[in-house]
Amino acid sequence: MALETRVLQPDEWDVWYDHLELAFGGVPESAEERGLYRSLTEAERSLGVWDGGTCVGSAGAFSFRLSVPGGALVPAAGVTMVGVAPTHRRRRVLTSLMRRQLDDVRAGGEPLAVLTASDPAIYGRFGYGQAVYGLAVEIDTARVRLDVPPGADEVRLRLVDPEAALADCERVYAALVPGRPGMPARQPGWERQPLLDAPSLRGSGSPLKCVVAERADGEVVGYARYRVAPEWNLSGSQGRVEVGDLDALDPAAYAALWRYLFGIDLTWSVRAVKRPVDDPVLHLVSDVRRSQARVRDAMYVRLVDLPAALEARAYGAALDVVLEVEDAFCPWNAGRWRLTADAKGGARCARTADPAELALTVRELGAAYLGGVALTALAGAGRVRELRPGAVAEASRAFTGDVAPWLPHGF
Ligand SMILES: CC(=O)SCCNC(=O)CCNC(=O)[C@H](O)C(C)(C)COP(=O)(O)OP(=O)(O)OC[C@H]1O[C@@H](n2cnc3c(N)ncnc32)[C@H](O)[C@@H]1OP(=O)(O)O
Repeated sequence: MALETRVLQPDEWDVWYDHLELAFGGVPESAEERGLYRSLTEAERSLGVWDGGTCVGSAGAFSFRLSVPGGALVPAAGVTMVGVAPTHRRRRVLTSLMRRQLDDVRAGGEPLAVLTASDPAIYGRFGYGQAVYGLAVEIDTARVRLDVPPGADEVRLRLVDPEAALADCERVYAALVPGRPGMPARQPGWERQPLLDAPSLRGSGSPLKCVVAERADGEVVGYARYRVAPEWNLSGSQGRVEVGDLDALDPAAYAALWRYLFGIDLTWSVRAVKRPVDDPVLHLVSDVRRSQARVRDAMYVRLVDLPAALEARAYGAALDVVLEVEDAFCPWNAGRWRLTADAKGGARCARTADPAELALTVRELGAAYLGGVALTALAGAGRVRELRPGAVAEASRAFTGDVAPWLPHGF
C-alpha cells in the first residue's frame, strides 16, 4: 500500500504522538509533558505519514521568532517531533518529510528553519549547519570557590513558588532575548516548559524550586530554577544541585544566584547542562578544571530564504563579499550572491555575476549565521574555500558576534 502524507487533524494527535514516542524508543512521557506538547502542537504545521490506518512518520514545526546578531527577531520554523516507525526506517520517509516541510516553510515566508538533532549525523544532508553549541558544567562546590563582583552582597534573594514568580522570570527572559542570538522569543505557552515538574522528570531530585534576585527597590533582576538531589552514603551527605535555568540582568545578580546555589546545605556539586558556551560562570570559578566544562552541539540552522536571512542580521564589521553557494536540497538558494553590510547594521544580499570570492554550501552559512562559528574555522576544515586572498578573514570578522549564540531550552 502506498504511503500517504497529510497535515495532522487535531483528533489524530494521540495516535500521531504515540507513534513519535515509539520512534524514540517507546518510553511514555508523563501526562504533564504530553499535555504541554499537545497544546503547543501547531496541527496545521504538523505532518503525518500513514500506512493504511497506521501512523509511520511525523514532523512538526513551531512558529518561532529567533534572536539574530543585532537583536532582530526573525521568523523561524522550529522543526520538531520528527520520527519514522522502526518498521519503515531507511525508506526515505524522513527525506520526503524534509522536502515537504522546507517547501512549506519557504511558502510561509520564514527565512530560517532550526532544530535540535537526536543524532548530529542526520540533518547536514538537508542543509542544516551546526550553529549553536551548549555548555554543561558539573562543579565540585567543596573545592571550587566563587569570586563574586562588588554588589553581589546588596542583591536580595527570595525563595518563591515557581508559579507565583513566573511573570517576573518571563520579564527577565524577554529582556535578554535581543542581546543573545539563538534565543527564541517566548511564544504563548512556552513559558510553561521550564515549569514541567512530573516525578519522571525530577529523577532523584526535589520538586522544582525558584529563587529570585531583587534590587533594593524590589525589582526582580534574575532567577534560578533548580532541584536538589539529596544523596547519603557512609561518608555523609553527597547531594547535588541541578540547575534548570538561571538568568540575570546584571553581573551582581548573576553572581549572587550562583553563590546561592553553591551554598545549599548538604550538597557538594552543582550541575547545569544548558548554558551558553561563553557563560560568565567560567570566569567566576576559582578552578575551571574542577567545573568539568563540556561542550556539545545544541541547535542547527538552515537558511531557507538565503537573501532574506542574510539581510535580517547585523554584522560586526563592514563587508563586501561575493559568495558562491551550493544548496542541492533547496536549489533556489544556490548560485552567486553579493553580500554587503556596514558595521552599523544595514545589509544587502543580491544575485551577482561578479567573480566569487568565497565558496561554501548553505550548511556552512547556517553554521556561521548566528555568529558563533567562525568562517575561518570552517575554512580550516576545508569547508569554506577562499577564492580571493583575505576574503575568509574579512567575512569571518563580520559574521562573528560579541556573544555566543545560545539555545536555553529544547523544543
Ligand atoms: C528535529 C527532531 O525531531 S530530531 C529527531 C529525529 N528522530 C529520531 O531520532 C527518532 C528515531 N529515528 C527515526 O525516527 C528515523 O530513523 C529517522 C527520522 C532518524 C530517519 O528516518 P528515515 O526515514 O529512516 O530516513 P531516510 O530513509 O529518509 O534517510 C535519509 C538519509 O539519512 C540517513 N540517516 C537516517 N537516519 C540517520 C541517523 N540516525 N544517523 C545517520 N544517518 C541517518 C540515511 O542513511 C539516509 O542516508 P543516504 O541519503 O546517504 O542514503
